[in-house]
Amino acid sequence: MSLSVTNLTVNYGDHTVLNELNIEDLQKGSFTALLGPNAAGKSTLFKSIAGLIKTKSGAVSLNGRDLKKCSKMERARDVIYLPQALYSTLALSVFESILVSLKQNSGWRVRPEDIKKVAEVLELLNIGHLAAKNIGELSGGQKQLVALARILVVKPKVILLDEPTSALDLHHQLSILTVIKKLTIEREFITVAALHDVNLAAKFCDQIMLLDKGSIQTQGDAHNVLAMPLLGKAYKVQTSLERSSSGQLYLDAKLLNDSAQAMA
Ligand SMILES: Nc1ncnc2c1ncn2[C@@H]1O[C@H](COP(=O)(O)OP(=O)(O)OP(=O)(O)O)[C@@H](O)[C@H]1O
Repeated sequence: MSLSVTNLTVNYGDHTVLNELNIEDLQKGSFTALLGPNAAGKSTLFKSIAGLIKTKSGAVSLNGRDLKKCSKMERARDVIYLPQALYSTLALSVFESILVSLKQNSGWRVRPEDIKKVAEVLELLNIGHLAAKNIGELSGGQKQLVALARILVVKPKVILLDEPTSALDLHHQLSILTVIKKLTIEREFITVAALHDVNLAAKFCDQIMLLDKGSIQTQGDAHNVLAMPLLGKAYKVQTSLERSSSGQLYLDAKLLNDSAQAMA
């Protein structure tokens, strides 16, 4: 199974955000980081792949099949997008919220195996103690874990994670990315995560894609992409790549000048 994107163009009014963008085959069991500066279009790309916004032209294909030809329900089941803004379904408990996610595309009759699946995912993410809490009572990081549980419980083919660690402390960033990587391999997901932490991307992802100026500027293994001058160019910083004594890649960055730069 593989996911590819061909000549994708997306506009908001007369603002072209993605312009003839291409992604080479992402294979099942692979974990890819999507890097790119603020407002580069990472969320727009995810929403386009998930079929949540209108695209001007181009195709998103899963196993060579254009996803436009799938039913809405089939696409929603196979391609799951975890948005950056965390939802808060105030009236539901964590357990109920995960159960609703499991059942929403497969009929509403709750069977004993459904309860077991919810319990398994709670355990997997170490959030069993939150099961009876209302979503509205959770911290930002806890909500992020529950949002992830809602995805993992349905076992999709493609998982698109929009900054999945943005609300998490260091321990949870590492543990969640470890779980995502492990499940990606075991369940043969095609996983793509937009990450702002370049070093986390290098540590966990099989490959990195850099989105800038409306298209994927480069796609390849972490070492090759992080070593490219165009990474620093995209972020308007000066970079230097190092390797720690344990073999881990580490990208150091500093501003081109000493003054802080406003967001373009
Ligand atoms: N619904 C919308 N209507 C109009 N413009 C939009 C809309 N959504 C996004 N944009 C614009 O499209 C561009 C890309 O936004 P997008 O959210 O995809 O970027 P991003 O790379 O995910 O950003 P960030 O890293 O800051 O989250 C931005 O200039 C943004 O203002």
